[in-house]
Amino acid sequence: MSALSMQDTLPAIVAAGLVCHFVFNRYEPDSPLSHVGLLVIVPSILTTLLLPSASTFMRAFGCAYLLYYSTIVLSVVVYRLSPWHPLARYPGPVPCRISKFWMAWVSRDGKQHCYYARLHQTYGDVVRIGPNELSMRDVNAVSPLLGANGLPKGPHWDGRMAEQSTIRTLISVRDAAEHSRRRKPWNRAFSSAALKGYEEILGKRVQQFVAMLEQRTEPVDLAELISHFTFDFMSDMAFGGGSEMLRDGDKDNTWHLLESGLPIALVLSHVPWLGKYYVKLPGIGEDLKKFRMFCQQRATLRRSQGSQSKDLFHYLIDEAGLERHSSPPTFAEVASDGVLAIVAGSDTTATTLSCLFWFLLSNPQTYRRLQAEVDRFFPPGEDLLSTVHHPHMSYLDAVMQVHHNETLRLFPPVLSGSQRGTPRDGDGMLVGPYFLPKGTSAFIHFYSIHRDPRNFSPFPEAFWPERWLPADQRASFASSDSKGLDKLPFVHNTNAFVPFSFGPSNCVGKKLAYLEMRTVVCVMMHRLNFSFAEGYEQESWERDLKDYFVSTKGRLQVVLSPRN
Ligand code: HEM
Repeated sequence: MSALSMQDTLPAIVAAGLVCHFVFNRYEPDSPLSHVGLLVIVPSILTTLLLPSASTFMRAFGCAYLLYYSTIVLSVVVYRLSPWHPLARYPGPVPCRISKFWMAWVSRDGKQHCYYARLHQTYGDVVRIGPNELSMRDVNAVSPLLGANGLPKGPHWDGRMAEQSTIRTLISVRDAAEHSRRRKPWNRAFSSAALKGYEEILGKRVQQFVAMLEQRTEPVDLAELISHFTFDFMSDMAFGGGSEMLRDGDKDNTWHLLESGLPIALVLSHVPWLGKYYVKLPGIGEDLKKFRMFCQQRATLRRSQGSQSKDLFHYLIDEAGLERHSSPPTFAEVASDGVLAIVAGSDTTATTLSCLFWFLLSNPQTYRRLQAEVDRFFPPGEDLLSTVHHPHMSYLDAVMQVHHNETLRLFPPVLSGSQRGTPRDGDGMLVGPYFLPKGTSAFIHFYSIHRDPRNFSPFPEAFWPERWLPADQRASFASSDSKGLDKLPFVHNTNAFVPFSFGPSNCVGKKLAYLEMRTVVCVMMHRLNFSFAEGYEQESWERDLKDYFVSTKGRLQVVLSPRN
């Protein structure tokens, strides 16, 4: 058989490149073995075909690899920008349509929520933010995407949680049936009866927190201290204790370690297949592993001690044996979900509480009104921790709720929403007015939908808690900078308020979050006065708030003084 000439071989390399693109596009192989096969072994074989007609091995090697890879890249780019791509009808910037590496790059500074918001302003309600991904700002898509008949969790969890190949935490379970099995004990853990049982655990931490604040005479970073409070409380809930940040500070650097892992987790969520390689790098994820190990030990201890009180662990491990005859959660699942409880439950409430205090201190009139309300309903001698009065205090409840809601509207801790995805082997799905072909990911962009004047008007970008009150109370609350308010069209679409997401996979801890935030704010406002520390740059707060799926925050320098 005569050797192949250069002219014969080059088209074969191009053809092989096109086939490789086809295989990636059709089957999305993500195992390292298939990557090696398609991206190393195939071009190596092509190199040997070229050898007889190339003068040196290096020439044959360079030519085969260059042509093979150029064909793949060109074919991918042309296809993704072409009118034949299934998402071609949706507008979006060229780099987004070509590769998710673009979003991985854009999001590295923690400002992806602002980038998405700008894209929506330019391109409209649905934007193609990846080759196979859409961001949505349309209230009509909320229920179809996230609701009972909506889509399961999307592939970004495969990258974020790449190290959890066997046991996944609830939030990252992509199979709908498995998710619903895992969610059962969580739902029970946040029933009204269960919540009542948590008040004592919460009360102790609130007392400790506020007593500690009362001792602080120098300016403090309130955001950091709030984080310590929420972390200790969630550790009590998840594993019956084990964290004493309020007492000792973050001496093991745990909070910092958890936050420092967020930027890379976000990058991996944009390019999930990279996660498989990232976790194999030596030394990677050691801190997180240590934290998980610590939680595992706490879970083992907590299980051996049995139920001291009906905390979250009690329900997650099903100590009452209610799931005995069906499919009780395994210990590994419970330990993993305990980690989730601490991470998901402490970070989000800490961000909301810190943002609330920033808003209150930036709006002194609102601050005074809220404090007056708290004083009115909690006269001297009243048990500040008691929630028994809450149902009868509709006004206080409304006021507390509206402040939290307005904070969550402007700064939802999960700023860019939680991804969903159509299965790769289905027919695609209609999401409201939009068709999502198979293998498409999508999310509702919380930050944009919450600030859309079609949903909240007037002042969609301003902190105006009164918008949540009934019309008669709203008028009496109208502040001086909202003169002529009654003449402005009022829009208040609560269907577009989704900081806890929506549907069967929404935030299961929502009721606990409100209980915790309401209780601690009441006690803080009652017992202390707050003001910005001298020299604190107020604008830095918004600037330093970063979107890494959950948010990280900067410093909130505050001076505290006990009230008599
Ligand atoms: C202001 C406070 C909070 C906010 C804004 C918030 C927001 C969210 C969001 C947006 C999700 C994603 C839901 C989805 O994928 O559609 C979520 C999930 C979750 N949150 Fe929260 N959260 C908060 C507090 C808490 C607390 C206190 C807990 C207590 C343990 C908690 C536990 C969870 C869990 C377990 C999930 C996973 C739910 C699932 O996949 O079924 N969260 N949260």
